[in-house]
Amino acid sequence: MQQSIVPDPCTVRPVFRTAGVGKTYGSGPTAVRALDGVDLELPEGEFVVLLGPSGSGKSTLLNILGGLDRASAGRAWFRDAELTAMSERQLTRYRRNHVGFVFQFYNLVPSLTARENVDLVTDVAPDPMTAEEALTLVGLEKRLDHFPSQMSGGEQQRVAIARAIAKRPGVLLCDEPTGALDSRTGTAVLAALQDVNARFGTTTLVITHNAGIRRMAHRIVRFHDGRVAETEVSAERVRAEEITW
Ligand SMILES: Nc1ncnc2c1ncn2[C@@H]1O[C@H](COP(=O)(O)OP(=O)(O)OP(=O)(O)O)[C@@H](O)[C@H]1O
Repeated sequence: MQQSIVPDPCTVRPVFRTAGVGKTYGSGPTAVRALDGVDLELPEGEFVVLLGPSGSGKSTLLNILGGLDRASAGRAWFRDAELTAMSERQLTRYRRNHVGFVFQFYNLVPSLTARENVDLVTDVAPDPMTAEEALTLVGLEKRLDHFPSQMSGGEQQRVAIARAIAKRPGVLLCDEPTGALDSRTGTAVLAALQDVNARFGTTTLVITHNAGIRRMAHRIVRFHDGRVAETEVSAERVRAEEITW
């Protein structure tokens, strides 16, 4: 068991806060209400796992918090900045300076090496790590000049994590990061995420259908029908290596 290092939530300012966030796609009889009044407060530095049935709104909320999509109702903040009041230009700057994204499919450029894939992002960031540093953090220091096709799925996902953390984001938003991986390669990916969270205090949100991953979390947020059905704060966490699926 890993001792929980999460500070008292009462004394830590939230990194994300939402008040009555709603999202409706489309209009009229075909409208889909993806989120319906989400109130949430997530303290800085936590590893948060978002669980819930398919279609319950997890990705929609993650995309709103990451500035990729806009709420249709309610308000959302990143630290003291109101995301729901930002212009497109401000949202772009917010994403570029503060948010690292990791998706199920790694979205690497096949014709670029691991190092070059990471450099794509660091070129536009204000205070980036070097690609070597970021790739070393995820255990890929021997793979700097390999192309995606020369790496396993888990290694490619770790390149994607290196790319996401190289700009030293305040938050890391991960949508099904192990969704395409088997247990062994998925574990290395989870270990990399856990390590970054512990080492840099990067608030990390992970959407998953693997309920076992909740054992790594400081906080578990369960969605149901576009709402937060339950939030649970975990007293004890396990290391990624102890999780199998
Ligand atoms: N661009 C879109 N246009 C129309 N409906 C959408 C769009 N994106 C999401 N939805 C709908 O919004 C609802 C919530 O979707 P969302 O992807 O947030 O759920 P989820 O909990 O992440 O699901 P999953 O676990 O399957 O990824 C679903 O009914 C989905 O079909």
